[in-house]
Amino acid sequence: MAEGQKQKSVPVLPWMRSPIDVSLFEECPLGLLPGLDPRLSEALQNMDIFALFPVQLAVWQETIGPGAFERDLCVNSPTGSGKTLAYALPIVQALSNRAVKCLRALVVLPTRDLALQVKSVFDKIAPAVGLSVGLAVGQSSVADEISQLIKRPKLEAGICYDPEDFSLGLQSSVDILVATPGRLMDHINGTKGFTLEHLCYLVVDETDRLLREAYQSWLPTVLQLTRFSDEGLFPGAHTVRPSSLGSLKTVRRSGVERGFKGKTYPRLAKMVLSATLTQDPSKLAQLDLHHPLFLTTGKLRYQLPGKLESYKLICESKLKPLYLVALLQNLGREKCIVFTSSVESTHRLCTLLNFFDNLPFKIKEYSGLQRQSLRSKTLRGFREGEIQVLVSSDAMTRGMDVEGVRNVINYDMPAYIKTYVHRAGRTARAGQAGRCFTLLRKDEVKHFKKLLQKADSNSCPVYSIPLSSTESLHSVYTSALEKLKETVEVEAHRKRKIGF
Ligand SMILES: Nc1ncnc2c1ncn2[C@@H]1O[C@H](COP(=O)(O)OP(=O)(O)OP(=O)(O)O)[C@@H](O)[C@H]1O
Repeated sequence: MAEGQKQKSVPVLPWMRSPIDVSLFEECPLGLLPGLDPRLSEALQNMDIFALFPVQLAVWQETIGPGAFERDLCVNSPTGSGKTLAYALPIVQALSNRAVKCLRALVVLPTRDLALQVKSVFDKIAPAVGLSVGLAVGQSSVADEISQLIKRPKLEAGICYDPEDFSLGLQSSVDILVATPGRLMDHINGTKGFTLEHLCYLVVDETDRLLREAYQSWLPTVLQLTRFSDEGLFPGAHTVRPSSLGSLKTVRRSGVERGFKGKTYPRLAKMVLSATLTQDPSKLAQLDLHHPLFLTTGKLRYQLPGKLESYKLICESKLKPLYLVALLQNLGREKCIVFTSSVESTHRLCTLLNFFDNLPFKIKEYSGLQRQSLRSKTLRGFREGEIQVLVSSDAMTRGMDVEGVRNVINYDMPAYIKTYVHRAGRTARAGQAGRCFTLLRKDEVKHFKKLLQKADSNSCPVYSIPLSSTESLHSVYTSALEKLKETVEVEAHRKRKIGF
C-alpha cells in the first residue's frame, strides 16, 4: 500500500458491509424524540442532558422507533460518543410499562469499576419509571449481593415452611442487572431464585474485550439459559404468565415465522457495543445474533474523537521520565492519565515519579496488580480531583469516563491502533476537547505514523519540550532513580520472603 493511503478494510460478514452510518445523524433535542416517556425526559434533564447524541438517536430508532428491537444491534462508535445511554435509555423505556418485577435486562461489562459506572447511569433514569437496578460484581459479599438481588417471600407466623418449597417463591428484586462475568456465573450457579428465564435484553458492552473473556463459559451459559423453551405446554399462551407453582414463567416457543426458524420466541434482543468492534466472524458467531444490524460511524474502522489533538514527543529511552515530568509540569494541574505497557512498569513509573520532590500534583497508580478496594479508592480520588495524575496499565481504563480528563500520555507507544483508540479516548469525550501525547524513540516514529493512519489521524505534530526544562530536572532525577533502586530491592526481598 502506498505511503499515506488510507486503509479501508472490507468486513467479511455481508451484513457488516451495509451499515447504518451514525455520522449522518444529528443530535436530537429530547422534545423531538418520538415516544420518549416524559418521566425519562425529566430524568435526563436532571443529568444536564437536553439532546440525544447521534449514536443514541440511531439506536433509539432501531429499538423504540420503527426498528422495534426486531434485529440485534452491533454498534461501533467512537470513545465518549455516549454508547452507555444509547442502550440504557431504550431498555428503560421498553421496560417502563412492565407489570411484574423480574430480571429482564442484563448488561455485562469486563471490569468492576466499569460496571459501577454503567450502573450509575441506569440509576439516574430507571427509578423515574419505577424500575430497580442491581449490581453483581463482587464488591460486597455474596450474601449481601443476594439480599439485594433476590426477594424472599414474607413468612407468616405459625406456619411451618419446607425450605425447598420456600425457595420456589423467591423473586427478583431487580429489573435490570449490571454484572461482570465472574459474579454473574456465581449467581447463575449458586443463587437460589436467580434466573435468566425472563430475560428480554442482553447488552455486551466492550464486546471485543468480553469475547476474549471465556470465564466459566459465561456467554454460552447465558445464551443457553435464555433459549429455554416450554414448547407445547401453553400453546398460544401469553409470554409471561404465572406458573402452576405461583411464580412467574416465561414461555419461549420455537419460532416458526420467517427469520425465526430454529430460534425461540420471544427471543432475547441483544446489543453489542465497542469503540473498536471486532469484525471477526468466528468471534461474532459466539453471540448467536439475530439478523444483526451494524451501526458504525464514518467509513473507517477506527475513529478518534472529533476534538482530540494528537502529539508526539521524541526522546531517548533513558530520558523518558525526564520528558514525562517536564510535560506534566507544562500541563499544570489538569487531570491526566499516563499509560504504560505493563502492570510492572506502571508500578515502577509511579514509584519513580513520586520520588521527584515538590511536584505540584498528586500521582497514583491504577493497575491490575492492586487490590480492587485500593483501585476503587484511587479512582474515586481521581474523579473527585484529589488526584491529578493516574499512572495506569491498559486493561484497567477501557470505557472509563472521568470528567475533566484533559490529557492522556502514552509513556510507552501502544502496539496496536485499538489500544491507541481506547487510551486516547479517556479524553475528548462527549464532544469536549482533549490531547493525547505519545513519547517515542526515534526508531518508533515510522511505525507510530503507520499505526495512526489506521484511524486516519495523519496530523500528529511534534510537541517540543525546551532543553532547559529537562536539564533542570537532572539532579532530582538521579536521586529519584537511586531511591527507586532501593525500593525495588526492598520489594523484591519482601516478595521472596512471602514466597510470592
Ligand atoms: N446526550 C448526551 N448529552 C450530553 N452528555 C452526554 C450525552 N450522552 C452521554 N453523555 C456523556 O458523555 C460521556 C461519554 O459517554 P459514555 O461513557 O457512554 O461513552 P462511550 O461511547 O461508552 O465511551 P467508551 O467507548 O470510552 O466506553 C459521559 O460523561 C456521559 O455522561
